[in-house]
Amino acid sequence: MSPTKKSLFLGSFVHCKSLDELETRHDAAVFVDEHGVIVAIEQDMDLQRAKDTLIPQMGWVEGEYAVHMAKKGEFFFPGFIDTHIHAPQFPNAGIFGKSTLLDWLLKYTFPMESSLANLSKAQMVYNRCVKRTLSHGTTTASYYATIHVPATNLLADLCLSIGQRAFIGRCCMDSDMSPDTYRDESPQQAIEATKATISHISSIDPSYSLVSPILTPRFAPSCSSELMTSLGALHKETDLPIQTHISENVGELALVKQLFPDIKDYTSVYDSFSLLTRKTILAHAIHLSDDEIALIKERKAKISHCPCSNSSITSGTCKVRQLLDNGIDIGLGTDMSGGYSPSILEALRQAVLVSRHVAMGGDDNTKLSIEEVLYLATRGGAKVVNLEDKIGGFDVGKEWDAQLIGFGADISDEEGATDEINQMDESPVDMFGWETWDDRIAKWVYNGDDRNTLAVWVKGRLVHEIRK
Ligand SMILES: O=c1[nH]c(=O)c2nc[nH]c2[nH]1
Ligand SMILES: [Zn+2]
Repeated sequence: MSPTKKSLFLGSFVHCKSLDELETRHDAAVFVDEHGVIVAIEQDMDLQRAKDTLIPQMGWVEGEYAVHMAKKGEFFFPGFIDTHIHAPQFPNAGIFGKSTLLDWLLKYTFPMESSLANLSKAQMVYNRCVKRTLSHGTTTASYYATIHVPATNLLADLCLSIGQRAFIGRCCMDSDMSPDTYRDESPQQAIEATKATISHISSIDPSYSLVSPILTPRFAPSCSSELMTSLGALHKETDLPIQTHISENVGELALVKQLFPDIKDYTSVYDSFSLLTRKTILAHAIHLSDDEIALIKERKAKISHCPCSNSSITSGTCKVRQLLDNGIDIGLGTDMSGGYSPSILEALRQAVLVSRHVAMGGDDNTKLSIEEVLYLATRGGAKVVNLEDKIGGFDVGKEWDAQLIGFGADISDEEGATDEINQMDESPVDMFGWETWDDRIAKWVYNGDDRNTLAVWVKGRLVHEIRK
């Protein structure tokens, strides 16, 4: 992997301007400095013009900067932001049978997570998880890890060395809903372990420029009131972000009612422990009442929509349009391995399809468009992780977290025609050459995969490239 140096990116660039508008620029140039920050964006540029104009003006010296050119039909797109993913569940991706949340946790999830106490297994699983998600264009991930401090710290080390922007959560779970062999011994021990991971991450990335801790109460049924009170206090003290699950499954709702009979609803449980803040990411949020939606909005908490998981373990259909109409910030999460795929592109198309199922209930307005789901995966996700000033789009001052998307040669191109068979090997999307740019993007969203993610950068550093 190359170190960060100044870079000039040339060609076509696509990003989300707003929730329902994509912006496509051709013959553009993006200049990225040695800190990975976009310092200029220019139109009508090729390499020669850049060398004649901006490069000397900026004092860039030949040999000290790299040039990356998108070929005809290829485009740069902002990196995807996975706002909710479980790294230790990676080996279980695709394994869930007919289970639903509570039996899935006991049968598949806790045994796998518990086994990551073994550091060499954790090293193997986390290394592959980080590399695999990067290869699908995930430049930022909000990770749940396990209860184990050494393995959780290792995940942080790997993200930093491989180069993925990440939030790392040591998983807090001290209630007897979890097996004796896989739970925190006490609220005090859970807090000490959480602080140990915070201190490790502070030692490897003091300004949290790439990797940050995130407070992670697994979900209300896994945590005692004492633990949630202490985590709320720790959030107040440190201002660290928080991630948890909410309102995913009807059995879980009944359990929360039983465990917290005096609290009005699930959202109020987190609120009563000071865990519902503008820095809280709530995964799922499927079965919320109007009062809960109003409280989430009032607290400015964020939602991670996990459509692939919601369908896989039969949790329900999240009403994304209703949440958007209420002005709540929403991003996408794979929730692997509740969701079967590590790919945000897969989450994106599942979000589109689930919204069609919601629409079949009678309201056509609930359908999500391609533009909207791409927004959720980029700028929306950036708001969910409170990094909207740094990532999510191509704007001067933002950091260069990006992916280069390509489809091989268009089949109708003179040269491409002879390469037809090669193209079928390289890309699952057949481009004929007559598609509009909107159509190219739609074909990528519905039929593309990691074979189309030719290269990936985080903070200006090349972190993944398909071998040429
Ligand atoms: O989708 C989920 N994945 C999990 O690991 C989990 N734990 C509690 N609730 C959960 N939901
Ligand atoms: Zn989850």
